Amino acid sequence: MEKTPSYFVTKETPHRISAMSQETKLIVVVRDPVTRAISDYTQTLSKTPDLPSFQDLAFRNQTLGIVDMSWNAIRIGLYALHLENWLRYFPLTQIHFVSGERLITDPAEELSRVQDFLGLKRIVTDKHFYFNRTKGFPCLKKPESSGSPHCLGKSKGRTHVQIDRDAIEQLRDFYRPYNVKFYEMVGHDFKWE
Ligand SMILES: Nc1ncnc2c1ncn2[C@@H]1O[C@H](COP(=O)(O)OS(=O)(=O)O)[C@@H](OP(=O)(O)O)[C@H]1O
Repeated sequence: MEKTPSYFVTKETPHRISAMSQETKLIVVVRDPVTRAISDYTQTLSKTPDLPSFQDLAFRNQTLGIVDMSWNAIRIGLYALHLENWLRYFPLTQIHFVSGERLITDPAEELSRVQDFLGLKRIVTDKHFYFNRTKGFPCLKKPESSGSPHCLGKSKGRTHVQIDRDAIEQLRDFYRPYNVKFYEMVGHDFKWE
């Protein structure tokens, strides 16, 4: 499997994929864009420790609440804008949005929806998952490959960098209209507040 958020936000990707096959079914995992941005920053910081602070990157002017939309960690979360580009090439019925939050709290239910979307039998169910307290995330009871329980690696589910409440509120205000537009476009309220 090959997956990256870059596909969703790269302008040329929908055209390229539709040129391969217009029947392609597309799956996009979306989560609260504010948490997503912090997660993105946390991941980059782990590879580049002398990175400027999150606030320095996220705002062009924090006092005035001006967000830097060109910073990738911010730009990726503008889901409505990216979806508009995809809808020029694919009907909404061919795109399935997985809730990143529910993928953690109820992975079996989210995967039922994915299996239904793909027209597959519901083979993956809650029998396949358990909640690993040490990891703090659901893990597979018995993956096909090994037969022993398996959690995702250390780079998935990291403790996020602490960001002050004001910055978070400013980002929530910034994303709200884009989130509302996204909910309207997909006909589902992801309740990111
Ligand atoms: N079961 C399980 N275990 C661990 N992590 C889980 C799980 N399910 C979902 N997640 C969330 O997945 C986030 C990383 O997603 P991705 O690997 O798709 O991100 S990316 O491709 O690197 O952008 C990762 O983000 P962070 O928590 O910010 O690290 C997790 O929140």
